[in-house]
Amino acid sequence: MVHYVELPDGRCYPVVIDSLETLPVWLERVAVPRGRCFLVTDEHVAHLHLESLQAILKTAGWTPYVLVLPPGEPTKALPYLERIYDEALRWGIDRRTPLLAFGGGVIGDLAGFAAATLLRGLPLVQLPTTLIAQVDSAIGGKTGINHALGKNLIGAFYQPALVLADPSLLQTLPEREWTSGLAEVVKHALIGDPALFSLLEMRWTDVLQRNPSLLPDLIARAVLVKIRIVVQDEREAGPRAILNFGHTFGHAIERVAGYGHFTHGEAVALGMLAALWLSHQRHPDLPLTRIRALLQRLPVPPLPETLDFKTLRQVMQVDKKTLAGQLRFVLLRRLGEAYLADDVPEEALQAAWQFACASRQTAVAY
Ligand SMILES: O=C(O)C(=O)C[C@@H](O)[C@H](O)[C@H](O)COP(=O)(O)O
Repeated sequence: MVHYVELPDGRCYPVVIDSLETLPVWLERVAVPRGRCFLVTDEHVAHLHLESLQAILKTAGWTPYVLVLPPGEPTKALPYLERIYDEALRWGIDRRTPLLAFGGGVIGDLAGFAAATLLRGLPLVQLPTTLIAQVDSAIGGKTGINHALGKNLIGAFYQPALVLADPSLLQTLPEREWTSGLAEVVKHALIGDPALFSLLEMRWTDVLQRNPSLLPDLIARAVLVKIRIVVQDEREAGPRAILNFGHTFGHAIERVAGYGHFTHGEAVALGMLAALWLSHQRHPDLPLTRIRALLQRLPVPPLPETLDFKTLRQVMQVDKKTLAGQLRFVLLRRLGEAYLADDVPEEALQAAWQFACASRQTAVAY
């Protein structure tokens, strides 16, 4: 299965949902000249899948240089970016050497930023290995690293030449990484695809069990929502920000709970509950009970005591979407349609948070 990201200025690249075996063919199709390639991955992915990827590349006549970095969010930082620069330059890359990012969101964002800046731009190939990366972070060109003051504060918009997502790689994902990715799939359904929402409702057990016959379609539907939004607004001047549904609370929850307590998707799942309540205040026809029921099926660990509304509210103020001190929220008008709102009343925020907390307390383990 393949979908294309077609940007208004004519740039275009494929998002392929297929086996890694097809990589050499796709590299040829996107006109990346065969020869040497620089491959960045992390220890977890290397342990599970590096041998097979190297065999695929070598059999097809490629010479990969492999850099294996530690797994986890702390790797998305300046010292590891420097490490990529050092090894790539010492090895002798040139402007045609493709950089292959083989991993989840951390590797994709970090290696993507390295590709954007090394020699002012190398061909970037995203080979996402987590659900969150396959449906979201590998597509659309957001690359970057974290700063002590916040996540993704240093980066660039840099589109890949190719995204190849192999659904079979998802079978080895740890459980929490899987459900974290599912939160972004639910997000894409809510902001852009009511049919995907119904599919999730009907086949939730299969979804949780990663039924291999369901995965390509699930990924493809979520990918299409992402592509539709990115092509309208590559650099997030406006509508692209709806991909941040659930993130105004979500980013703050991640930070206040302490990075690592919740996965990104778990924090976004909580944030979506709060955003759902705010949306329902304005649009009473929104099927609140139905949406809440699906969000409650996403497993989220118990909320820590430190996660009080006052602290959360302070941290929300430094959200990247805040303009002139005014918080911005993504709200749902109806199932499958979202918009940006700058005028959410202050009093509503605490009630929204209480709704999210109460919804978690009454959530039944699925
Ligand atoms: O691609 C986008 O645009 C997104 O906002 C996708 C988000 O789901 C994702 O969490 C993204 O990493 C957020 O990045 P940010 O730098 O805008 O916080």
